[in-house]
Amino acid sequence: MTNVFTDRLWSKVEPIWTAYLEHPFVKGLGDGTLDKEKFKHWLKQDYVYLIEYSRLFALGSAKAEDLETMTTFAGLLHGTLHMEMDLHRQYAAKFNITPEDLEKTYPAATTTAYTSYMLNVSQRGGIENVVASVLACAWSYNYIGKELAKIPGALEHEFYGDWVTTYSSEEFTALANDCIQLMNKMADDMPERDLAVLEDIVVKTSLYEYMFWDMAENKEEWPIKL
Ligand SMILES: Cc1ncc(C[n+]2csc(CCO)c2C)c(N)n1
Repeated sequence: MTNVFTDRLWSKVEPIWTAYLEHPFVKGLGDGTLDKEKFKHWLKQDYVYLIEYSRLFALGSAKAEDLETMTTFAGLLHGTLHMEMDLHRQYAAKFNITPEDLEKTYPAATTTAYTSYMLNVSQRGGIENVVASVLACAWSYNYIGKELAKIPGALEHEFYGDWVTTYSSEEFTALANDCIQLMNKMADDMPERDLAVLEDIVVKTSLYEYMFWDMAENKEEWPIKL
């Protein structure tokens, strides 16, 4: 296919996504120097992020207008709850954190803002808003995973190797590609006015992704501790 919608999206988000690769947290994952306490903060926040995110896949399945789309969303939901969150549970075990404790994590400001934004636009709009909301998350982690996998030793690192291996894996590439294909299917024949709305969702979620890396790097929660 030539000139698919996700090519246009890529040209728009490329400066944001290349900034992820320059982010100290992501660089630390790639060269193995990332502080474990920062990683633990990401792990806990990401777990509760993924719980909310899973609702988006469930919503996508509910809003689907054909069985194929419903099945794709159900597969993405299963992949998140079982494959991706298993990675988090395995890392948590290394920190002696139980799955129950992970689940009890109090969402930080950025986690709350990001998941609330995605759930809001997805509930307000049709299935295309759900696809636009989930796209940057699934696609950008696979992009980061594959870029980090090129760094010598990143895949074999004793602690962060599993992270790089998981997000660069064929399974996660397939999940990201499912989201990319869904987006192109939805965008087909859509008027420019509607495409611009979807583009804005993908830009905003890409910016939220950057803020999520920042939140982990700075171990941010809320401005006032209670
Ligand atoms: C903040 C944040 N953004 C994106 C992902 C990655 N991700 C979310 S859903 C999905 C698809 C399959 O589970 C992937 C790869 C994450 N973990 N945390």
